[in-house]
Amino acid sequence: ALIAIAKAYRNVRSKGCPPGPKPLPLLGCALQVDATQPWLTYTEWKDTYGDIVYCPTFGQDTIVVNSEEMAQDLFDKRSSNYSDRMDASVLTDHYGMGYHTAIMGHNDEWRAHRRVVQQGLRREPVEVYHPVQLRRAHDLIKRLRETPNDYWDHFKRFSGTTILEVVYAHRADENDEEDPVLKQVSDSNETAVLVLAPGNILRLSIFPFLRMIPRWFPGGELNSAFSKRQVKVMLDTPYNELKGKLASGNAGRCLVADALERHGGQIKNENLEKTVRDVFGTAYAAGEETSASTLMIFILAMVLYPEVQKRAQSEIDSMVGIGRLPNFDDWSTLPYVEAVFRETMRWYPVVPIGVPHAASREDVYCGYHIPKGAVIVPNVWAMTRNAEKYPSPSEFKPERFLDEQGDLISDDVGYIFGFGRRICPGRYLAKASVWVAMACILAEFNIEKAKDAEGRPVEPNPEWVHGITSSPRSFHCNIIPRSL
Ligand code: HEM
Repeated sequence: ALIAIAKAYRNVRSKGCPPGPKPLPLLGCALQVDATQPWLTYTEWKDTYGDIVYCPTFGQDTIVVNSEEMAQDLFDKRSSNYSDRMDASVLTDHYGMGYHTAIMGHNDEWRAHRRVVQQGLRREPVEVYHPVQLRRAHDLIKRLRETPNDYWDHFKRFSGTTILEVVYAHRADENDEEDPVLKQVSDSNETAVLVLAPGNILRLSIFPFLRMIPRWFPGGELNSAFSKRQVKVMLDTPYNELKGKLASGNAGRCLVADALERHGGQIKNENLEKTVRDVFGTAYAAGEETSASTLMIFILAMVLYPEVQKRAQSEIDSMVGIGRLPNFDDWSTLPYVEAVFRETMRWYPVVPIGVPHAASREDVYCGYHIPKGAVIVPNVWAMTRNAEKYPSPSEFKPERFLDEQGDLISDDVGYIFGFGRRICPGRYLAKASVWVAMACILAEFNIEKAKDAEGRPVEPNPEWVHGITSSPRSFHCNIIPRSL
């Protein structure tokens, strides 16, 4: 408690830091921030304090960056100082989260992770898996035809089965509803997603008793013993299955097998297995919900902007033709569909405050003091709301990504995948999965407002879930085959 008080007073007195709201002792600015959607408060602060805002929280120096240029200055140009993460020892020590690349500090273990994950997920090698992504997209279309109202489950299955096959060569049976590996990994990942929600590191560090609340008791969802068991299941189940297949010589091509072979001579054996297992466990955790959430945003946009949907469908009809679904060879011939994809990522970024970085050393930026250990939050939401770059930013307008000739402009909204050395290594895989799913859905279905008993259209009225990702989980809409 004394350390926390001392830290809190130090924050109050912090001199030379960027402007920001007046912090209270101990709490800092915690009470002034929207607890579930902090990006909204941070974006409001932009008008009062500017693009860089100092807002210590529970004794943790915190700096919010509201502009893309400043984020690039810090995370890209000064990456040697701004690639660290905040201390997450409460998660690594008690929740079994030590495996997770995204919460590791800027240290040798993280470097080994990046080396392994980046080589497998670079733009070109990842194209080998396009056929898997296409097959999974066809399975998604089949499921949407059968039970269109279960679209969230289908999107999660699409992204989960794609990652399991690309990473572990686990081919979930298209006809098996309850693929046991998929089920175990996906259920376990739900716990990880919950524990990693923004604010939990600080919450659990300040109130350690939260991790001891039994699962059956209200508030027990952060129980650490349960989480540890779930993490182990998530990491071991697909990995051990693949090892068995490798031993018997009947594993297909996948990222884990490639990595074990490629790095066999470079990383000491005892470390190699752990690194590969952990890195690709992170890939599932980081990729499943983010990709599925992006598809939810896409569906919501199509319900609300039918004219956009029509234009995208007529581009597909004229370039791909009727009678077959789009594939990756069509990508470059469908600029409007690509613009819809970029606008989906911009309109509601699924990770609205990215994953905060931390400063390894103190620094001076734009004349402001940046304390050592400060958490730097890239407020991606504010970047997508930049009205100079994106006029009428809350409207869904794919045209903003096209020039007068109808060609794509250079802005591909890359910042939604983060910055600098920490940029999302799964972005090429994620983009291809989401694009092919979107293009196939547009080719196959009309997405419309639901109708009430009298046939009048019903507003979608989405219910948003804000955790590690932010997306609408249920809303009224009809997904109807175009051929009907
Ligand atoms: C639409 C889908 C996705 C979005 C929006 C997304 C976004 C992000 C963001 C914002 C970060 C933090 C970057 C930073 O710290 O600056 C991140 C990190 C990461 N992502 Fe993704 N991601 C997606 C899909 C994926 C997929 C499919 C994979 C793997 C197959 C993946 C693997 C990772 C990993 C391993 C990290 C940690 C990087 C590090 O800390 O060094 N992501 N992602």
